[in-house]
Order: sequence, then structure tokens, then C-alpha cells
Amino acid sequence: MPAQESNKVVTLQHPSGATAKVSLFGATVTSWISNGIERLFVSKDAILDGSKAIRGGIPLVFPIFGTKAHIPLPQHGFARNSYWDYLGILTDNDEVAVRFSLKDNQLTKDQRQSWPHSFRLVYTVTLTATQLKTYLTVKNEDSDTMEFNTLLHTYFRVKDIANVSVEGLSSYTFADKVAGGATSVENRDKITIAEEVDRVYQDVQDHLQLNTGDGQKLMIDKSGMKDTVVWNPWIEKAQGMGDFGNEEYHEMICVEVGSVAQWVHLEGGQTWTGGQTISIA
Ligand SMILES: O=P(O)(O)OC[C@H]1O[C@H](O)[C@H](O)[C@@H](O)[C@@H]1O
Repeated sequence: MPAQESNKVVTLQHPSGATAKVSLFGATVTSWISNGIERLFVSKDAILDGSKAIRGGIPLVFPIFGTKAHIPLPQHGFARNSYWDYLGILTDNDEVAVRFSLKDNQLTKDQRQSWPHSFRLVYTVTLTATQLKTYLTVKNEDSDTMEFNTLLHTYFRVKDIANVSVEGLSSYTFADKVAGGATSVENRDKITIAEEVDRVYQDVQDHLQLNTGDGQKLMIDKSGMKDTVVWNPWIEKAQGMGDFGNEEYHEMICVEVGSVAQWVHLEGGQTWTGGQTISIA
């Protein structure tokens, strides 16, 4: 079978040998192996029992990014902390695609009170020989307009952060969360990491390139999503996270496509789609 569920994890297998795993908890992609190489980072200390969002892979941020004073939801919302339904395989020709769904009636009473909207999320994860595609559809099932943020919080595995760079963000404005949200314009063609980095690049082009430093290149093509966050916790933040090894900041970088700088406005009855295609160059 190209996809099967066992113990709340769906495993995708492509005839090329590529594989991916998606936990029903958060619909979090926790592994993507292509050409025999694991491309995603999951912390050795990640908590996988459903009591906390998974530290690594692709946690799905919805309906808020960070925290919002007027919406009493936990950081990054409820999607990454909820069990999703597995809807099964969509196609199985050159690609293996599986879908997951989350509806408002699967939330806790507190979550529904904090964000009182009727909605349906459908998340499609598609595996080809050389690509991973993750696309989210949001359906507003109310008659009123709904506002949300969403982001694919992708943790990429790298050999050594010292040799990693991200291309495609030059000349875009970013909010620097390490500097209290101060905005600046990026002037580097290749963004490298040598300290704590937590930047929200706003309204950026859809094509980015991640050089993982070992000769491998990943192309990240987003669609329907405006912004890109680049994050590495570096030394002190790493030490402060219970579910992240002290030295693991060397082995990961988050490049997170999403719509987070502004609310997405979705009218009643309407559907929104956004996501990313990650390709091995
Ligand atoms: O610790 P988490 O809630 O998973 O958040 C991890 C990180 O997510 C994003 O990258 C934010 O920009 C960071 O500010 C945050 O620290």
C-alpha cells in the first residue's frame, strides 16, 4: 500500500523509495526521506504522546501565529495540538497524496469559545520521488467573515548550520522578533545564521532556495501564502526549551511559509488554499 495508518501515524511510500510520515496529532509531517536522506528535523527530545506540539517536522500553525492579546488560544493556535481525521489516499499515480481534516466540532469547548467560528480544514500531503507538497484548504462554514493566520512551521535538517544559507529574501522587509519586532530591509542575497534568528519576512516572492550546506539544495515554492519566517533558536533559547537538545540548533533551520503579518480575511462560505512544494534540486 502506498499509504497506511498505524498507531495514529500515516506512512507514505513512493515507488522511488521516498517516504514520509504524518502524525494525526497536528497532522504534523514528521519525516520526509528522499534519495535516502532525511530532510526534516525532529528533536531527539520531541514529545510524541500528544501532550505538546511536536518539536520538529512541519507543525501547522492555525488560526493565530504567536500569541494574540484578544484571542486566548495557546501560541500558534490549536491545529498543531489537535488530533486530525485521516481521510485516506487521494491519488496514487506518480504521486502519493493523503488528506487530513479538522473541523470546529473536534475542538475543546475552551478552544471553540476562544475562536468562535465554524470551519473545516483539509490538509493534503503529497509525496513524489523528489518533492513533498503540503497544502491547506480553509473553508469558512459561517456566514460572517473569518480572520486567521496560518503557517507551515517547517524544520529542515541540516548537517551544520554554519554552512547553511537561504536565498530569495533579499530586499524584503522583515520584522525582527529578536529585536522586539523592529523592521528592517534585508540586504543579503544569502541569509546565513550565526546567532539567534527569528525574522518575519513580509510579502515575499514565492520561490526560495535553502542550501543545506552539504551540497544539497532544496527549492521551496509557496503559493497562496505571503510571508516567510526564518528561525533558529541558537544557544540560550535552545537551553530554555525542554523538548529540544542543547546542541541541536546546529542541525536545524526553520524556513516557514505562511500568511502571518496580516490577517487572511475569508468571507462566509468561501474557501482559501495555501501551501508549499519543496523540491530536491
Ligand atoms: O516554541 P514554539 O511555540 O513551537 O515556537 C517556536 C518559534 O516559532 C516561530 O518560528 C516564531 O517566529 C518563534 O518566535 C517561535 O519561538
